[in-house]
Amino acid sequence: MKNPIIQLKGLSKCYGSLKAVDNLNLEIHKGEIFGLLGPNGAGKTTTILMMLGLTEPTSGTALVCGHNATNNPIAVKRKVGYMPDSVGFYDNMTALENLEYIARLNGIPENQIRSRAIKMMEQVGLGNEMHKKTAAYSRGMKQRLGLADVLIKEPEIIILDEPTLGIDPSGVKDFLVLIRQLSRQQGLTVLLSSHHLHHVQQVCDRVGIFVGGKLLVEGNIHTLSRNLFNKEGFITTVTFKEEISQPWHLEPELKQWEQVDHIALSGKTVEITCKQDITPDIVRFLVEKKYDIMGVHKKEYGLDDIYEKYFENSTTEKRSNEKSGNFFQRSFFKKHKKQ
Ligand SMILES: Nc1ncnc2c1ncn2[C@@H]1O[C@H](COP(=O)(O)OP(=O)(O)OP(=O)(O)O)[C@@H](O)[C@H]1O
Repeated sequence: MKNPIIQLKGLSKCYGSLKAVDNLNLEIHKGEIFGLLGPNGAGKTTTILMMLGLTEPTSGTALVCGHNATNNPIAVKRKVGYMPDSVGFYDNMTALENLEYIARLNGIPENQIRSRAIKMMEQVGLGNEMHKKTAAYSRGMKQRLGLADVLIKEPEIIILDEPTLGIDPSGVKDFLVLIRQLSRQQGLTVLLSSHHLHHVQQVCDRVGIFVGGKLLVEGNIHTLSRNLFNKEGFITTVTFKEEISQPWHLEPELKQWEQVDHIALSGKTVEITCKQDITPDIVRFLVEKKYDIMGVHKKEYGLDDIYEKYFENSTTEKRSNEKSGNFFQRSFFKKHKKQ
């Protein structure tokens, strides 16, 4: 088993009587893209700050690249790049000049600064825009430049806080592809904190869901969904060309199948809930019975469903602010709509 590049052991942080982070145990391996998820106040930022050695844990340890972040924050800082949700630049300087300035602050030798900065600008897709003043940069371009700022010191880990906030959909897609490329090509470990579940789902190998300072669950989306929704069964929906007349004469026969739990009819569609995924058997059966099939859909559970499921049992207060307003409005709306 490989050694984890980040190892959090019994990590807790209290502010007075508030447990912002509560006995967190987590291991992240080299080259992984890990998503930190959770509502406002769940403890994500506090965890990140402890990993960076910027705030001291009340108890427990954060080992990052083999260094104790509390005792040796400087060593950690050399290996970890942190991109906050909003990155500031000197507007009157070009993007390249801004990056060279950051390179200098990071102690990169003077004779390497220019070549490294240019290489980095090309890597983040700003090769043709590097001589533009950052005042003329869009939000998406600024995020890319922020990434270049973080990468210029050649870190082993990058931590990105809400990296896709305020970028348009095509910009988000390009940015996430870039993150994935960097991680896969260079073995870069990425920790990404976000409220945008679809973005996280697109790019992360594993996610951790935080609520009220506790890590409720961690794993890859496929495993989480299988563990959570196994008992709900596998749902196959078939749409026919013609409306099904009720009672449906095939229903008694299908109900005899050992794997079939439930059948629901509506207009031209039939929804069959099974213990296992037997979609091919269902389709074969219906074709043999001379039904014209227009569509077959197998229900897949995504991160939205997983997240919402955890919230069903959570007493965490749902607050809405500018940063996560969209997510909570969506989550809250969906839940109330169901009732
Ligand atoms: N310096 C501080 N003093 C007192 N309480 C704090 C301090 N920093 C954070 N907290 C509290 O600790 C809890 C966790 O906050 P934290 O910022 O880690 O959450 P978060 O998950 O990052 O939230 P967000 O998504 O809004 O960034 C919150 O209740 C917050 O109010």
